[in-house]
Amino acid sequence: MIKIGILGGTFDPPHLGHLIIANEVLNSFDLNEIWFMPNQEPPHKKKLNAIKDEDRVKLLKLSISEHPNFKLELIELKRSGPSFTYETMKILKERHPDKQFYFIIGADMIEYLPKWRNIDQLVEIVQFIGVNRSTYNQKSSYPILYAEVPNIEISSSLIRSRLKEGKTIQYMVPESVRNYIKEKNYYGSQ
Ligand SMILES: Nc1ncnc2c1ncn2[C@@H]1O[C@H](COP(=O)(O)OP(=O)(O)OP(=O)(O)O)[C@@H](O)[C@H]1O
Ligand SMILES: O=C(O)c1ccc[n+]([C@@H]2O[C@H](COP(=O)([O-])O)[C@@H](O)[C@H]2O)c1
Repeated sequence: MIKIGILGGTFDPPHLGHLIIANEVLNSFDLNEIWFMPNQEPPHKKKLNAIKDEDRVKLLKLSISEHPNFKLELIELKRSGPSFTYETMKILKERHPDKQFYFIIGADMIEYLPKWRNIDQLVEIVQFIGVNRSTYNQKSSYPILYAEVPNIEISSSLIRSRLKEGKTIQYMVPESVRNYIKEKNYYGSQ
């Protein structure tokens, strides 16, 4: 069976935290690929629309370009409304009967898992892998696997607020992403 890790996210913008957890999980669980899956509307937080969907995709493409096993999955951007993971994973499983899916989440999402749409059915069709994230609790009563990753205190909100304040984001996102954000003046950067 081909083993695929899915990293679902808003990626507004993508940052090194995303890349590091993806790479750690890829190697620790001997997965074949990681698919980065940007959502249309995050079910649990407000969509900011600071940049367009195609801009998030462009930044993601730049972010993953250096890793041969990192791929993009755009299924959720082709569907309108909130991107409920259960709906998405049902379709992906039908499309790829030869693949086993692992859904990667940070500890902030582990805490939120009881509120996910159809969570009891979802844990039957995908294997969750939870990674630690700063102050959040990593333990869950759901059947998830755990990966220990270096604590990365970087978030998309931190990147956005630093750009707004005119602070540098060097070494927090790939250099190509930093240059592109600067060139396009995204998130109030100059
Ligand atoms: N630094 C990090 N450490 C561990 N997990 C992370 C980290 N950053 C993001 N994740 C996980 O990656 C997934 C996608 O995250 P998302 O794209 O929402 O980024 P974010 O940094 O959490 O964004 P925001 O700050 O806007 O809420 C989520 O499961 C999240 O928990
Ligand atoms: O299906 C749900 O109810 C659900 C609730 C919250 C988050 N998710 C998914 O979890 C992933 C991480 O969310 P986010 O918004 O932190 O990027 C992303 O793929 C979301 O669509 C899914």
